Amino acid sequence: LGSMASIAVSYGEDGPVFCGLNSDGSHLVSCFGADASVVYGVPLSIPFIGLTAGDGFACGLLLDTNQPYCWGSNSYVKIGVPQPMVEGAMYSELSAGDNHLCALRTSVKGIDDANAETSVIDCWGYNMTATHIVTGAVSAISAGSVFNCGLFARNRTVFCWGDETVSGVIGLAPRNVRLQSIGAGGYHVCGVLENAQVFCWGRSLEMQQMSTSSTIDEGDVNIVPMDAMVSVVGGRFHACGIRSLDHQVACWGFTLQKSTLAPKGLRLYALVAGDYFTCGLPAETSLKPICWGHSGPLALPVAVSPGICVSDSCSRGYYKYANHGEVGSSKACKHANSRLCLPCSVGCPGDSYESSPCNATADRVCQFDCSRCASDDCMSFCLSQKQNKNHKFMAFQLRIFVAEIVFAIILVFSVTVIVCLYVRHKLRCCRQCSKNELRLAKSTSYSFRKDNMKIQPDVDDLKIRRAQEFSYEELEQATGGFSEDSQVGKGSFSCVFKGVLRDGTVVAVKRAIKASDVKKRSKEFHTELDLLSRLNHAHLLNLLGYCDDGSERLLVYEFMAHGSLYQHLHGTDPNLKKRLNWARRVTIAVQAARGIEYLHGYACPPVIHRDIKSSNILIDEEHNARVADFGLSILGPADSGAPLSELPAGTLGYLDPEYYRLHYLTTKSDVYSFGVVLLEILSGRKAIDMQFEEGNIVEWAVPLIKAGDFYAILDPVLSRPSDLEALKKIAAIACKCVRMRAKDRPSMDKVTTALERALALLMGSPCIEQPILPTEVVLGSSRMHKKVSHWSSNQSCSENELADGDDHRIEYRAPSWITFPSVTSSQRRKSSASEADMDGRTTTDGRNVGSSIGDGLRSLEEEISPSSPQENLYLQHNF
Ligand SMILES: Nc1ncnc2c1ncn2[C@@H]1O[C@H](COP(=O)(O)OP(=O)(O)OP(=O)(O)O)[C@@H](O)[C@H]1O
Repeated sequence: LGSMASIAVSYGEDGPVFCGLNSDGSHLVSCFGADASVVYGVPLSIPFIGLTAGDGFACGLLLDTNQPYCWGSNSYVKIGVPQPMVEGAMYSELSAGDNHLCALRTSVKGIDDANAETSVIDCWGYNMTATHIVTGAVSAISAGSVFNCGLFARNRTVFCWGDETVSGVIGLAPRNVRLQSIGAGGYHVCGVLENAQVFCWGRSLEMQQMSTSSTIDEGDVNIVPMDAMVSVVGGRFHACGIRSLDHQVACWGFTLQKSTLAPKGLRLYALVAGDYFTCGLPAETSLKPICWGHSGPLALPVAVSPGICVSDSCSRGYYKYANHGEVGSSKACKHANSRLCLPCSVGCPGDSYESSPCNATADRVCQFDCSRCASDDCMSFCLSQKQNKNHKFMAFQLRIFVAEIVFAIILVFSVTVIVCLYVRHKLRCCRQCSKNELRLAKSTSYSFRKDNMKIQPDVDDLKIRRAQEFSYEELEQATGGFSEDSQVGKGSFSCVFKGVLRDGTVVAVKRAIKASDVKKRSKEFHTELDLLSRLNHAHLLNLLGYCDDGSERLLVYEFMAHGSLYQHLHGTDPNLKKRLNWARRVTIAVQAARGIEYLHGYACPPVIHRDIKSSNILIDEEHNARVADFGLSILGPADSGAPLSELPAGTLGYLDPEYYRLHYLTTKSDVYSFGVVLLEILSGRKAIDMQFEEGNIVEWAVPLIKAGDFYAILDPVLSRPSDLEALKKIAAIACKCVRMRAKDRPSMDKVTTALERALALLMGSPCIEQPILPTEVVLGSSRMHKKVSHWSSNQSCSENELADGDDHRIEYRAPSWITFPSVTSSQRRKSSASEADMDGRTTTDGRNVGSSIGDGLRSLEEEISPSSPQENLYLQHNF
């Protein structure tokens, strides 16, 4: 029944069969249902343009010849090409009734085809076989059970023909009603008016055979829904249409009991009706038809085309179907120039609005307006939207939360890294100072060197540091009015007094001699004040405070109970010199070396002391050495660049000859002075002692050492240790330190390392004098090793004890300089390639166990020589 479409339903005694053109663009037919003659009679390999079906048969319009072709079983319709067929006739429309088939010709052979206003319709079957010539262009035909109707293309009016007696439809056809489309049913016809309303006519109610059946539900097919429709189809006694608004199906008329109902809420592309059976094609990507009504398959497994392919472009109100969803199929039509047009939906449901209009390729889209929901669909949609939003919000919140955590982790990590790098950077030698520090260093250095008039310290700056400001009265009172009794020493420009502050702290107060050069005094005062308040190391003399009171400039230090190294070595008390045995002397050397090493390597920018001498190496209550007197000190080049050009200053006998002659000042000048101190320690001689023929200690000692007469330089006051290896090493270090060319001298870190090894070697000798252990380098503290304190305070080891110290060896603890606990030491150790590590002479407790005397000097040379080519290069470049 009805008009040609991409889907068709046959009916009859054997039940309904659904046939449809495959959606893959092949135009081949698939049929499903109970009637075997239709299902199995389908020409599987013949492509069709469109389909129609009647009682027990189905027909299609051949794609290649545009002729009808039928299959199934009907005694009135010839299976195959209906006969008689006009040779060469071609058709554009097909429609099948119960027992007949009609087709609308496209080319009219043998008839006056010059007249374009003439249409020819050929019909075959029961009482229908005839050719109908119709005046006027016919755009569509639709077959009822025993009748047919056509629609004129121009005026859109309908005309019908067939068995009026049986159908009673023909006479009822409206004459002047303009229709967009028609759909004939059993005994009625429905048409879509121009305003999209549906109009039906016929006499279904009066069907005698049906009125006797108890299985019929009442319903008048002529009472149509008010909804606007895009298309309509007719069954035996019912009709169905696709609503313009939402493309959902609406059915009306008689329905057999036990029929399944038309689906609700389902958008459809196409509809087709048999007698009591209707099928629709859901507008879903699967394109699988569903059917309802009486008997027959309800869900079909084949994807079918949603419409017929046409060669004309889609007219207004239609959009071109694009087969997006079908897997493996890119187009719905076989011919490249044909297309499939689907009717646009019109308007949107009350609680929605048109979010995009129908265009050439897509139907219009309606969106629910959640502010005026009326339907359940709208409500559930809005609810799900809300939940979605909530979910999205939650997901968004979660993302933010995760991002925050990640950010926090990154922040903490970055801060940690920055802090670590900063600390490392600060601990490193000044070669890696930041540019700002370099600038600061340069400016500070400049002000010390050039600006002799700069006498006013930045008090705020000092407050930030650790120096405390004292009043003159307070210090005067502490030192008993700077009495002679309290004076503990005298330098070129200052006297040093012992004092006791109000809180009981014993201090040394350095007071400038008034008669001395005011500018020089002032400069040294500020240099010392500035430097000492910056520096902090266990082996540097701590500045406690200052007094800058008009003409009085005083510096307050920790009091060093045992005076200076000079006093011990060259003082009037010979016992003092004796008590300073080898272990104590070397320990003092190591500690002083550490202090100087700190100034060179770890102060930032580096500090060149310029006045290293035995009188500036003080000894505290616990016999720890402290480097003092920074009055001449200068801030060195932070970037290890060219040496400073400085007028020589310092003390005769300790002065670096290169610095003295060329005015080139580097940290190696301090190394030279320290070398002199080492020679003083070994020999007990002053740096310059005119009572000897060779008054200069360097000129006297170095040739002797080089000549192998090392014993000749050893202090005769002390007896020689049984193992001289350590002292030999120290002599070799001293020789290196006092080399003429600064660049040939070792850096202080190498000197310190070599001295530490020498000390360890010395401690490993039969004499087990417990050394004055160095304090740990903990800034601002001078912690003593407990055990060491015990030993150092209770034992007064004499030279004689050196010979029988084996027993004590087990008591020997790895001296703290071996496991020097500061970062700086470990860094230093890294930079000085450990000879001991290389030759395996280090015990597990860190002591060097010594080597043969014969290679002592050579190994010392190696020990303090640059450990790597890069280091060598660095030394050469910088010094
Ligand atoms: N903090 C101190 N505790 C104990 N004695 C000290 C202290 N500071 C200095 N002395 C003693 O005072 C002496 C003089 O020290 P000062 O630094 O003024 O001069 P110097 O370094 O010996 O000579 P110059 O000033 O010519 O370089 C030192 O040699 C030392 O014996």
